[in-house]
Amino acid sequence: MKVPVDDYLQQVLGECAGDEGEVADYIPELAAADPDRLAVALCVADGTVYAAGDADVRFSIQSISKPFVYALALADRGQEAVLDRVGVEPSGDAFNEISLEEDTGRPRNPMINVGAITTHALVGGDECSEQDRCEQVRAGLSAFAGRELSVDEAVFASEMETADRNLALAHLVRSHDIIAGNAHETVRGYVRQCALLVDVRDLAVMAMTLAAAGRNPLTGEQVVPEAVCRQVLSVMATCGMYDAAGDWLTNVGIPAKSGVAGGIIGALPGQVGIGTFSPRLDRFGNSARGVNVCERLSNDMGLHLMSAPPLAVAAVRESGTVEYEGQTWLHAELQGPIRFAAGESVLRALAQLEPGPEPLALDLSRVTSVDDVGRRMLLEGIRRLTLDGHDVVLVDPRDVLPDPDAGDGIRPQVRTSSPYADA
Ligand SMILES: NC(=O)CC[C@H](N)C(=O)O
Repeated sequence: MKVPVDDYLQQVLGECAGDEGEVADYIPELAAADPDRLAVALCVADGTVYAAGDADVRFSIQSISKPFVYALALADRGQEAVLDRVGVEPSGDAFNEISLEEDTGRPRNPMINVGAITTHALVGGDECSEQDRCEQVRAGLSAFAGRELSVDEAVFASEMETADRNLALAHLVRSHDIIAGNAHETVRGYVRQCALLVDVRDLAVMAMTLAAAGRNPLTGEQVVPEAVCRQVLSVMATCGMYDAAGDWLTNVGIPAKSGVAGGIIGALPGQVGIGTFSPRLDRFGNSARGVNVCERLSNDMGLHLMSAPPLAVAAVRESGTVEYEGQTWLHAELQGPIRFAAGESVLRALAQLEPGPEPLALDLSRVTSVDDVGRRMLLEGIRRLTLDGHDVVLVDPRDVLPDPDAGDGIRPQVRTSSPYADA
């Protein structure tokens, strides 16, 4: 059997092939792009990539570099130091607006040019040379893509010829002491960052790396820490599509970023990375057909971030008493992933058990994962049951609750199979 995803993507492209929008022309080299190019790629958690259309065509990453460079700056400097220089509020302005906070002169967010020029300058520290910083940015974005990226020198040179507005923005943030280095060098570095060449497969892998808490699904490399990805995805969700961010979040519901060469990425946490390419832009500067493709994918595949996942009502599969080896056992058999909601229903079920001398088997054989909160809740339940007089036996064949130290010197006995399984 052939996996039907490629055919599906081909069909989506066929149905989204309108001709609305205009190719960006303020960078002369971009005006020469073939307006009819159209491509899409998806990357899933194990690194499998599906693609359709002009998937081999490379184009400059442009503003899609912004979330990744923001991630590098956060990883380098820490959240607080970066927040001191760049805010996280949607600006409601165009991408090249002078959107600075009135009192501090801080750019409103890292997804508009003035904020992105600032985050570029934060990579590698204040003393870093222009070349070193550019190389760190190139290498960092390559780690996200799982492939060595290179600069399109023609696009770089072309944009430098018309970079007056970005130069003005850099001088402005420098006048507020937000960036320390030379404004021209900083803009050159930022424009080089925007001229890195990618295709839709690269974009899908880069997006999936953000969606997978910073681990590149192709190379296995932890590119940035998990907390950095949460910050970056949050800012993409609120500011990634510029002035169309509200429309985008309600219609598509996936953290995203667009670029003027026609690329878009979408990163749905834990599920999928999307890359699209079509050079004609809508009035907000987002790829017109790219937006349509993403809307289709989100609707067809139920990818909207705000669609509620199934409720975790059945975390306790079974609970009650069982006779074994001449004695009565209490048992509770849990299932699925244990996060806050599942943990709460488990604690409520355990609270129904009568205090008493019967041993209690807490069976985690069917539990698929336990996050930090789930772990704290289970251990607190074990502590309270023990203080109530129960002898708790943890059945944990796959070690989903390693080192079960419940505090107060309480440690349940752990077994790798159910004590009453053959009862
Ligand atoms: N929206 C964009 O992609 C803008 C990036 C472009 N390099 C600029 O600074 O103008």
